[in-house]
Amino acid sequence: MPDLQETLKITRQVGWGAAKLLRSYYQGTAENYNLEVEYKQNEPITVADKAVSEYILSQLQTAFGHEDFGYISEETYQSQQAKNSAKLVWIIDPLDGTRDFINKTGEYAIHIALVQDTRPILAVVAIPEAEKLYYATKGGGTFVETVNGSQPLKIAGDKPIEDLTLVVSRSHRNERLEYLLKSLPCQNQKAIGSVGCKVTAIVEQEADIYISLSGKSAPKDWDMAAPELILTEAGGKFTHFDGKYLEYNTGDINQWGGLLASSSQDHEILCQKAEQALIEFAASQRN
Ligand SMILES: Nc1ncnc2c1ncn2[C@@H]1O[C@H](COP(=O)(O)O)[C@@H](OP(=O)(O)O)[C@H]1O
Ligand SMILES: [Mg+2]
Repeated sequence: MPDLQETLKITRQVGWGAAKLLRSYYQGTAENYNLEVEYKQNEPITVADKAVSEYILSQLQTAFGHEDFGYISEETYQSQQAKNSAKLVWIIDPLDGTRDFINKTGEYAIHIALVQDTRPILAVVAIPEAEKLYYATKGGGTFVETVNGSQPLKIAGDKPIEDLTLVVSRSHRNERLEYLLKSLPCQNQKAIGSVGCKVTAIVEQEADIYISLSGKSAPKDWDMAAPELILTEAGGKFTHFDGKYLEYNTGDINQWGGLLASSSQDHEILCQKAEQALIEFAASQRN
């Protein structure tokens, strides 16, 4: 087992380097700038996704090698790839929120997580346009770093359930999710791109709940692993609707089903209401 704080120090440096590189593509100042968009399983990919993936992988592999660590990046992952056999696996999303990156909303993030036996133990989420980097270690709390240094973050959940605000995806929505959201006791909604930006909005207490519901496709390990630890170490909760923890590097990279991330307040009640709404929706489709 590596020294977690030493590992974190290197990962933070890699996160900042990746944020600078990704921003250069966003702002059009990168070398070989040509943001032509390709599609892989209906999800867009640009040269920026690939360049940042190469950068993060080469930096981490130089620092940590291959003997004790495995590596999974959205851009190098082959579909149907088997579970990585290493005990410690880096799970990387070089550009989370590619659609928002292309559409210039500024809501995109970089995720780097270290997973030990299916659960995250270290995480970095960088938000280049905010010039912020969030980091967490298992049991060590969550921090936000800016040019002015690092500060711990702790969520204080103290609002009535009706006043909670949901963050929702701009691009991944369907009829089942709309039905579910309408049936919750809280109706304030904010559309934000990227899972990293949605979850850090909860950590910053600008929102309270994020719900992901798979349809024909599902979000992947790299979308959730780093944001999960950033949220839970700040005092939030992140589970399946049935209360089970998410697991990563299990052999199926998809995160199927309903996932709920919250500021912790009323988490269990919201999970129950979400499950109930899905039962009602299924019944309404049969009638
Ligand atoms: N139902 C779903 N199916 C596939 N991918 C999903 C998904 N919901 C979220 N995601 C992924 O989660 C990221 C953020 O999506 P959104 O901005 O809509 O919340 C995107 O990743 P990438 O941008 O890394 O491809 C997107 O592909
Ligand atoms: Mg992603």
